[in-house]
Amino acid sequence: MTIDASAPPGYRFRQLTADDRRAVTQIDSWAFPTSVDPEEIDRGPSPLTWERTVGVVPDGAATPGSDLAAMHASYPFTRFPVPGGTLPTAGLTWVGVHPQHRRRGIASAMIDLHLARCRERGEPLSALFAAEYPIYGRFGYGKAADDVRVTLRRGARLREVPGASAHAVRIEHADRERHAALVDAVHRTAGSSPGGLGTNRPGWATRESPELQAAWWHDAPTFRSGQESRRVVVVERGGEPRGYALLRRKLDWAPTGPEGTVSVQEAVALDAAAARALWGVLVDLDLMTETKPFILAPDDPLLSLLADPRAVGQRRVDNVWVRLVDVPVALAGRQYAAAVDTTLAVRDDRVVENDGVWHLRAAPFGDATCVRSDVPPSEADLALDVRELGAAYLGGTSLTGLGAAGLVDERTSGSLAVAATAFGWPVAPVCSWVF
Ligand SMILES: CC(=O)SCCNC(=O)CCNC(=O)[C@H](O)C(C)(C)COP(=O)(O)OP(=O)(O)OC[C@H]1O[C@@H](n2cnc3c(N)ncnc32)[C@H](O)[C@@H]1OP(=O)(O)O
Repeated sequence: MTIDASAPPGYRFRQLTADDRRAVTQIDSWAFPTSVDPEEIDRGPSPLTWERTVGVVPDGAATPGSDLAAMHASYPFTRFPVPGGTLPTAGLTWVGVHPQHRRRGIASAMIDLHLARCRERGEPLSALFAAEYPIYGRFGYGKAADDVRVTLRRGARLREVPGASAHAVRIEHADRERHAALVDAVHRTAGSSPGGLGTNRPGWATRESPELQAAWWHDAPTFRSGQESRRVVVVERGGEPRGYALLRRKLDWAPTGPEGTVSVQEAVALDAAAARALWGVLVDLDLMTETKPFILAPDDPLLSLLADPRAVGQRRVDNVWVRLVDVPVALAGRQYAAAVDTTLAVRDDRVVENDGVWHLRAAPFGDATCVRSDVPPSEADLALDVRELGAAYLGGTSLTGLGAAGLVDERTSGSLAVAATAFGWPVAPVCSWVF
């Protein structure tokens, strides 16, 4: 893989390897302050895929690599779920610049290198979780999904679902050898056919690489913030796992009695009865007063099963962001929820190959094609920035909503409503874990 993008004056890029682990921990804790001892961090597995990890070194650094000014990396998602399919996607991550070197264009140069490498590797998409909301729009990433955060009181009432009580429940220490295959299988099935619908959930990335797997199951006491070690709840029917939750409890004592919190890292169920069985356990653990799921899809069954959804204080938070790195491959690589035959004038000032007019044609839930069009940009049906295309790409952000905000320009009357319907998707996009 080449590094031909240029770093800002006074800096150069450096491909990092496993030997740079210490320098990576140091620059990462400059960017993301932590009280955890670097040696403790380095004792655990790194989630990084080293050939996708690049440092920035100041000119004149004593030992190249030991004195990083910045770094970034990406996770390999070979099967990132997009509406009706999967595409190779680079999960941009660990973007960090030392505070002394910030606002000199280092992050911008790193993103340009990242996008160039995505194209070299044939990855038409990049996705990320944004540390701060305002950072990534300028680089062509659009907020493509939301998730919902709630706090459930002990005993929160849930509607009944036939068959829920037929599940057996196991509550155990979470253990990679014992539970990884089960967790991965249920997670994958839930993403490819949520609720048995047969229509996939866009954005539902799996922890594909061995490095991500190792890091996911690492459970060192230093990282627990006073909580217990990780536990798993498995609900089974007929001896088959139908759902799981990974969680930690923390018990505090108030003068009035116990005040425990259940932090649910990930809860996944394959159908409504399994979801009801799982959440029934999670909201009724002894000595616990509240249960906090981490990430819920906006259409997670829990939100419909709650007798009083208002009582759980719902908050919507940005989830996955998406950047189209190769517009025609990305647009032809997903399905559409309605027939569409339209021209899109796309503006992209970072990846010039994307800039121009594209002719998109698709049958409902079928094949799509996207080719460059001779139509001048001023005569395309719709005009938008690549950032807005990224926002709409997974089907979770309405093109009409973006149009109402003046971010999509409808030049052929009626074309926006048709495109917005086609770009939508029956299942809300979400990623169940932060990468
Ligand atoms: C996918 C992920 O990894 S998310 C993690 C992102 N990392 C962090 O939040 C860690 C702490 N922050 C940092 O390390 C750095 O401040 C970074 C990476 C956010 C930015 O790095 P820099 O090298 O300072 O960015 P750079 O100089 O290229 O700035 C480019 C532009 O983005 C803007 N920008 C940079 N950071 C921010 C921010 N946090 N909020 C708003 N605007 C920002 C700059 O003002 C600049 O704008 P301009 O072009 O109009 O002048």
